[in-house]
Amino acid sequence: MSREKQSVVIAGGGSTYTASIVMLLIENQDKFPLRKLRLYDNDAQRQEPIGKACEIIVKERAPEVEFTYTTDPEEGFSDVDFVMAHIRVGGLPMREKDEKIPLKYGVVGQETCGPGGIAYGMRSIPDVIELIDYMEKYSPNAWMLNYSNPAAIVAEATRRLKPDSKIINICDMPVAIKKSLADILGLDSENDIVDRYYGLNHFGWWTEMYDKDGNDLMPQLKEHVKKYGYASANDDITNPLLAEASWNDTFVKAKDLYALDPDTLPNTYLKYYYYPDYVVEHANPNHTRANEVMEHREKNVFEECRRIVENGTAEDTSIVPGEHAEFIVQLASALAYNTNERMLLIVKNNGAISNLDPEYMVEVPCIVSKRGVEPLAMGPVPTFQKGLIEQQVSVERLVVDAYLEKSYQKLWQALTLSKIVPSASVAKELLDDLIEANKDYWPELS
Ligand SMILES: NC(=O)c1ccc[n+]([C@@H]2O[C@H](COP(=O)([O-])OP(=O)(O)OC[C@H]3O[C@@H](n4cnc5c(N)ncnc54)[C@H](O)[C@@H]3O)[C@@H](O)[C@H]2O)c1
Ligand SMILES: O=P(O)(O)OC[C@H]1O[C@H](O[C@H]2[C@H](O)[C@@H](O)[C@@H](O)O[C@@H]2CO)[C@H](O)[C@@H](O)[C@@H]1O
Ligand SMILES: [Mn+2]
Repeated sequence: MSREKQSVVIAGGGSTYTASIVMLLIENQDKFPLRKLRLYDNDAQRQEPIGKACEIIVKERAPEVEFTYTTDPEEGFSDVDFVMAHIRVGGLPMREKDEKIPLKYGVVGQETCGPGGIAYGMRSIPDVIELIDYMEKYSPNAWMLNYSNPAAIVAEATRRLKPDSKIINICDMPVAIKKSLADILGLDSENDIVDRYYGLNHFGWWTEMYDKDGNDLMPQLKEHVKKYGYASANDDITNPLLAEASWNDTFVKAKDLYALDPDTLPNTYLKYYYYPDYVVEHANPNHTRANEVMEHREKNVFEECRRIVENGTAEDTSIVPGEHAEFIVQLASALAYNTNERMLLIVKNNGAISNLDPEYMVEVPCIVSKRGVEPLAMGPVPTFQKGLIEQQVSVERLVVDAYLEKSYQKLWQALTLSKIVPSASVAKELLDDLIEANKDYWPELS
């Protein structure tokens, strides 16, 4: 069956993830054929090396695809079927501040959790809304698939500000965890695991995992996770993410998350909420994850793109697509070609978790077709998870309130309510520091 060709724009063209998504798109021309592929960024200098390298990749491997890169919204967003968005407002230097400011107060400093995530959310909201405005102006029938973090806060903001927009907010953490679990079980792919999962973004739990024949995988997985977390039992690391010490630690730490509730398997991000003391003790306040990313992923990607441009060929490139790229392209395929695939997505609850407010933005398995996404019923969550979710979702909603009302009070409440901030007084000191650090990005609060 021949598949209709698609036109895609990657917004945040200068992202460290762009080249791997382009590589995957190009390698999948039989499954997801393209007529046009564009990169869009609001920073020409940042985007240029990635744009030039991708131009070579496309020319060598799929010359029939029309490729361009631009900073002009009209050029970027016209005649588009899919917007794949992954912007980072303020870049990695602002991520560094999100991580280091809380650590000054002995509080977890993290990209999407706690005060760092709140600060990042306040920066991301207007720019993601701007991308939706461009999409709706120039390609009103397009879908936006959004990775831009913090996805939970962005999802709550888009629900409120753009309730009718065709945006789906997504996260690759569950896929990365399932990839490890598939390795552990000896399965070919994370797609061989069918799961039941509930929660918020970076804040959820699996209740069931079974294989395509309906066999229960949980007993074997629980035995493994109890001892090794989500890491491999031996040094035979197949998941490239685990070659990084900080990610390997996070995957091993999953065993302590599991210990707290052996009825479920946890999202790795719960470590920041269950064990904030451990996280702070093991953090270096002068060298955080943002520094590691700048020293490794960012440096490597930009060096490789410059090398491709200098050599004029990508024949021997080290750029490879991973599960991050696979997940977003799988979602686009399901929407374009009506595959009715089951995927974990961030959606309006609408009864999927029966004892939570229908308006909450939750992360649950959904069926994806050309009609959009339909969340599956996960039933009620137990008291432990319900208490945690109600607290965390209230933080996310207060951040959006604070953004919309330009309210100092609401943001102070959000920080105070965050499980990893010890008191209202620490929350206030943190808020005043974060306001100063974000003065070029946040609305003025009063
Ligand atoms: N949801 C997920 O699970 C998931 C997974 C991985 C990465 N991410 C997110 O993807 C994003 C990219 O991460 P990265 O490390 O590659 O960041 P990066 O800083 O390398 O790239 C982000 C790009 O966005 C551009 N940008 C910023 N504001 C923009 C705007 N308003 N319009 C257009 N472009 C804009 C920047 O110029 C930059 O080129 C981040 O938000 C990150 O948190 C999410
Ligand atoms: O610290 P970073 O920038 O390496 O990671 C932060 C992101 O972590 C998760 O994404 C992982 C993903 O799970 C994995 O598959 C692979 O693609 O690496 C990513 C990180 O590099 C998380 O889901 C994202 O929301 C974070 O931004
Ligand atoms: Mn994520």
